[in-house]
Amino acid sequence: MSAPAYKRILLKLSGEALMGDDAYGINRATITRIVSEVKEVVDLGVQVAVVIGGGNIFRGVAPAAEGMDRATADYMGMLATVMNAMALQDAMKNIGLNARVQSALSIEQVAEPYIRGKAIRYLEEGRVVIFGAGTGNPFFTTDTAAALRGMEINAEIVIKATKVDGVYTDDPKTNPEAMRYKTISFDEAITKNLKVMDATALTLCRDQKLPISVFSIFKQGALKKVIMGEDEGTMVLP
Ligand SMILES: Nc1ncnc2c1ncn2[C@@H]1O[C@H](COP(=O)(O)OP(=O)(O)O)[C@@H](O)[C@H]1O
Ligand SMILES: O=c1ccn([C@@H]2O[C@H](COP(=O)(O)OP(=O)(O)O)[C@@H](O)[C@H]2O)c(=O)[nH]1
Repeated sequence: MSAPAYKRILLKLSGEALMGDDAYGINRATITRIVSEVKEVVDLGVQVAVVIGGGNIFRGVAPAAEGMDRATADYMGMLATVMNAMALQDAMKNIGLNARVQSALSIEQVAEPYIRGKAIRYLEEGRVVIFGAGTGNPFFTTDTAAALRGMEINAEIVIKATKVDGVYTDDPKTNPEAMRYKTISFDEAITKNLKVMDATALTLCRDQKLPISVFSIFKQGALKKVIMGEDEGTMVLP
């Protein structure tokens, strides 16, 4: 059997991916399936750190957030990611995966603070580390948090699990003619404003030469294929 292409990865899970077919919140069957796919790659010996989004919960409160001060809304969004991180940790525990949550905002009764050295140690011990609260700063996204934490923990790749199966020439949700790239350079993704990841995240990864893989969370077995270096989704490369 061939070996995984990566030893350490940073997996960005979209909050909305946890909704399944629900309107918002966390869908039990969906989260269980996602963690079992993560377990498959952990069982291959891959060290996995996760940055989780918050769109599934924040969308539910979005009407209330309308007209709100942006920074306040962003802090609420970050707290939503902490809830997802806890749900993810719990779901991992249920299938025998040992996971730790670290939060970029201090809420020590709930989660330990982000400490880089400790996160790396956990990874070396074979535990999954889930980073909650994004970067801890308003006006950023969890995609940027994924790029940042990916660099900090020396991940070999940032893998974005999202609602579409790669980077397209245009938004495939609105343009049925859009074509998927197998690979694309950072410069092209940034200048063409392809949206699948925000420009701050793309620029950070470009400058540190940290590749990004974009694949669909809805496609069973896709994560493992990416890990095995097989052709799946889109690779964004320097
Ligand atoms: N060029 C493109 N290629 C792929 N997806 C795109 C593109 N432009 C816009 N999108 C949209 O970007 C979405 C993924 O980005 P985002 O909303 O940041 O996801 P996430 O919640 O997973 O972080 C997709 O659902 C897709 O509809
Ligand atoms: O470093 C960060 C990360 C996230 N957020 C807030 O948290 C929300 C949830 O994150 P995101 O939208 O990236 O989640 P996803 O789309 O992946 O579910 C964002 O909309 C922001 O309001 C933030 O302010 N700073």
